[in-house]
Amino acid sequence: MAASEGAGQKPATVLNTAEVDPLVHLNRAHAVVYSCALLALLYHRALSILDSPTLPSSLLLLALTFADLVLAFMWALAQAFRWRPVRRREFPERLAGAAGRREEDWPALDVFICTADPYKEPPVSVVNTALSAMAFDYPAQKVSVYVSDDAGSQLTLFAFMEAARFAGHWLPFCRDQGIADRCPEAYFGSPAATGGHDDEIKIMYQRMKGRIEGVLEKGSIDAEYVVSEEEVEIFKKWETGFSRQEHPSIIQVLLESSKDVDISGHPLPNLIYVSREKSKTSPHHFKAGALNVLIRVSGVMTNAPMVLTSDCDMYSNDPEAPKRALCYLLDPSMSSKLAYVQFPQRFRGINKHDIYGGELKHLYQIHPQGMDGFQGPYYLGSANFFSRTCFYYSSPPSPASPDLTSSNGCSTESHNNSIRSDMVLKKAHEVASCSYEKGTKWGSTLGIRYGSLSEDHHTGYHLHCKGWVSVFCDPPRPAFLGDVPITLNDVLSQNKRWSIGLLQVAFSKCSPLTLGVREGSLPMAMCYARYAYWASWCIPMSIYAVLPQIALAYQVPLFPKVSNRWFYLYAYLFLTAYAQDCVEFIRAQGTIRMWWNDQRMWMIRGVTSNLFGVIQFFLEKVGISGFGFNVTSKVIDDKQTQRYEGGSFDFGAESSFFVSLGTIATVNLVSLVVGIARSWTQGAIQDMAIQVLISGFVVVNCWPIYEASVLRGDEGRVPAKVIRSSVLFAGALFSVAYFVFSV
Ligand SMILES: O=c1ccn([C@@H]2O[C@H](COP(=O)(O)OP(=O)(O)O[C@H]3O[C@H](CO)[C@@H](O)[C@H](O)[C@H]3O)[C@@H](O)[C@H]2O)c(=O)[nH]1
Ligand SMILES: [Mn+2]
Repeated sequence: MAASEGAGQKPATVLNTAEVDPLVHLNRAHAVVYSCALLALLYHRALSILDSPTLPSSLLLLALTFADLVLAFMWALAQAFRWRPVRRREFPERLAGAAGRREEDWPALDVFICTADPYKEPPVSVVNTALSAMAFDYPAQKVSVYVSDDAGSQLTLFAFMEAARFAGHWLPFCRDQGIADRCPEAYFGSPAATGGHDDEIKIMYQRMKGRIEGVLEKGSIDAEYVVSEEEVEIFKKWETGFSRQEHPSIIQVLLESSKDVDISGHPLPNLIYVSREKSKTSPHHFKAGALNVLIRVSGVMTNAPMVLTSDCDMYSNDPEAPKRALCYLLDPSMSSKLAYVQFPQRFRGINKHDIYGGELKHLYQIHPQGMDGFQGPYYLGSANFFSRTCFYYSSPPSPASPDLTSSNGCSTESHNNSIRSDMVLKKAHEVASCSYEKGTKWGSTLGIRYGSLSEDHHTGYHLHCKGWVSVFCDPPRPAFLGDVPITLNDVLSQNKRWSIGLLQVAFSKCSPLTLGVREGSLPMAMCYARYAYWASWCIPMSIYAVLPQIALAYQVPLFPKVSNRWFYLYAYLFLTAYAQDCVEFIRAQGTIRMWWNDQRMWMIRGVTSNLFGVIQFFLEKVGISGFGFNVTSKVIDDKQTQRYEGGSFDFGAESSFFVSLGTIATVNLVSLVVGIARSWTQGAIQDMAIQVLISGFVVVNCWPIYEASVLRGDEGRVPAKVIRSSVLFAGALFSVAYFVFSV
């Protein structure tokens, strides 16, 4: 079923192809059968509720039915991802050959790298990300790297001054040696780095790293490190009344392509440090605000048609990535509507069986492929090449002639002034000021959209609604690699932020279920809705994590007996859903163990980050609590890393997430033991079979919690306080249940 996008062109000039997954027919057939099974389930539930002997048992059945409805809703939405998944291939080697695609004609590239906190995001690692992008296999004079520093930290600026010097050595080194790992830290840590010429540059890198880390540790910059008069002047900006929340904008050109050359005389890319103005009285919209400032500042300075957005930890692992993106951006059959080319987010340092499901295969790989069969994948916030046009037009322009001289400041007049010239810098400072956006459409119909902590999802959704398309580009060698959180608490905190951000999309005035269906296509609306309502997993998860178990302990049957025909319906629904998920996971280069861990994290998220996200979201709605963007820590703690690499769960924090998990682990274990003992003595094991299986399944999944509560002595064990609270909550649940069932 190969459907070539470039149909009609000569094969050797086709830049990309797309192929629909050969298994779609199976998926569709399964969807039909499964829907019938779901209807049968609801019918059986209705019967059971009507037949139910007592009030508590009919209430329990109602709750389970509610959980099943949510599961069915999520299942139905997910069918959109399975309807027409597409796999693409691109041919960057053909770029140079074809007429009209000479290297000189390739578009310029602006790279945006955001950082927000030097103590959670070590400047050395931000520098590594920037260097990997500066070293793209792309004409250097066409590349500009912009670093947005939301911490407004002179330590980060210092790190980049160092990086600018090191780049003069690193870029020619990569070019001459044909190195693929262009992130220095990754290269020097890999077996590819071997003696000879490497030693010299390695020493240089380590000295730079030492200086950056030393300065960070000290919290200030030694005079001996500030080499020029110019640099002294720059750092003076930090002297008076400068704080993270309140400071003027600072824009510093560290390298200018037309003037600065590397040690072998080649031009270097532009490198620009940007710390936008901050004031306590203006909302800054977190990363979305930072990106919009970069869009405008770069619009004034270099205005490249192609824009790469990258998180500070996502370094380039394939210097060809921009060329791969070009294979789509230059394709005339899609280019006028193409808003972006999304690469998957991939991660380094994931442990052997990926205990925390850090790869998030569904989010980062399986589902984007599913959406690619329609209008294209959502925006993942990083590893994404945009066509600049999409930031300035709410819908794709026809014809694509940019008219960007509007009052919104997205001036695109190309100027021949140096980016260090006073005129350019003055304009750049202006568009980076807090007041600039007042009365403009930035954040609503222009640039990255505001109003959600998941600005990426929100923005992608708006672009698709307005008719833009996107493409998922997933080459065999990961194009970008980032850091994953390595403690369970960090994983869940990040996830809670996403849950809240996605709820903000779901409950905005343009929710996927209303606007999405009206303005976009039904399948796209379903895909977006599936994520917008992501946090609603908390409903079935929380219900199934305690109710059948407590009912088991008190011997209240809620499901058909093993000998009943309806038993097979339940077995079918559970087993095929799991089997299909497992097959999808393995086809996406997963293993069974990784899949097992992934499904466990799905359940864990349901009763922790999703649940608490929902609670916090509604508390905010009624004005009780607020929320911000809690930046994920990328700092390496040796002990935590050791635990993570050893594959053991890290519960070493007094986190309310863990109280929730501990409570569920206790309830399930107690119910399983008490339930089996009671059913056995009363000869009712047949009636309680499904409930025994559910509790048993949860208990097996909870093994790391029992282990970390009782058997482990390291710092990753469950804190005593968390255990006490969990036991107390579990006790309370059983007491309430005792009251309910005995009255
Ligand atoms: O006020 C802020 C907060 C964050 N960031 C940057 O945003 C990026 C992502 O932050 P991180 O803490 O790493 O969040 P993650 O949850 O790992 O990021 C995912 O989720 C975010 C939305 O919640 C997206 O923006 C990201 O692209 C996506 O990778 C980092 O480079 C930060 O420096 C800012 O620039 N300003
Ligand atoms: Mn991150």
